[in-house]
Amino acid sequence: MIRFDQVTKIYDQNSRPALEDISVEIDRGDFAFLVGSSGSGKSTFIRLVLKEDRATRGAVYVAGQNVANIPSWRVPKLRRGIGVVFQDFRLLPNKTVAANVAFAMQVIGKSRAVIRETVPEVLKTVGLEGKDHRMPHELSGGEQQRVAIARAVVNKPGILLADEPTGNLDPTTSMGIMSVLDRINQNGTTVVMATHDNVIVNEMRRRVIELRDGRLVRDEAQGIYVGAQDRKRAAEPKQSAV
Ligand SMILES: Nc1ncnc2c1ncn2[C@@H]1O[C@H](COP(=O)(O)OP(=O)(O)OP(=O)(O)O)[C@@H](O)[C@H]1O
Repeated sequence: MIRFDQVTKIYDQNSRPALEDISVEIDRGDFAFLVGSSGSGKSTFIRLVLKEDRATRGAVYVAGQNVANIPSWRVPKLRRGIGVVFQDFRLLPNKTVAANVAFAMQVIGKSRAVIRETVPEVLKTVGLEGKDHRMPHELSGGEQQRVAIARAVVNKPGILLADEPTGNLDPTTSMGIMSVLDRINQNGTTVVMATHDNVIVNEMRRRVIELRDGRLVRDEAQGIYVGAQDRKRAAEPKQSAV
């Protein structure tokens, strides 16, 4: 679904690459965490998937297509297949919950009948049943993030990218958001979530892709563990399943 083939991204020739020689493959239906400290390259990874930036070397494939070969007039179509959620929600403050979600359908020309039918369904999926007519400022942070998720998935994208979606939320509210993302993933959407939050990562037990200074240092799916403790773990013989 998403494939990075030896991807390097250099913004500035005088600093280290934001991403360096990253090869990673995230299959359809996967749920993967993208972790790493500030500046490790997580947002750059997300921007390359969305073709908001271009790789300096290597290739990024989304749904089998090398994004470098997608002409600019077709980029909106690429992005329509990818829902995005951010730490700061980014809701339209003067529109109701339902109107925020409906707006994402209106801009791609969905009919009023389809919108009227779909919006309540997706609000139910994210646990906001009955809150259709609230304004964003009348909602808690967790509820606002649920609206943002509803808006990101209402057009049924194959991929959901979440960049620190729980960064502004307390631990309990964050776990609520994680169960929403989990449900969306169970429905077949590939989810990639960038996060600093180790508690969530440990709790969810999903694939972890870790970047450090732009390099891939951990990906269980590829058996990559770089770092003193992890090197030891990788070297241990695997127990055979009996
Ligand atoms: N537009 C840009 N121009 C120049 N350098 C950039 C640009 N965007 C990011 N960088 C640099 O690339 C590196 C990776 O940044 P990136 O934003 O991808 O990290 P991140 O892991 O998402 O960090 P955070 O968790 O703080 O959001 C950093 O050194 C950053 O300063």
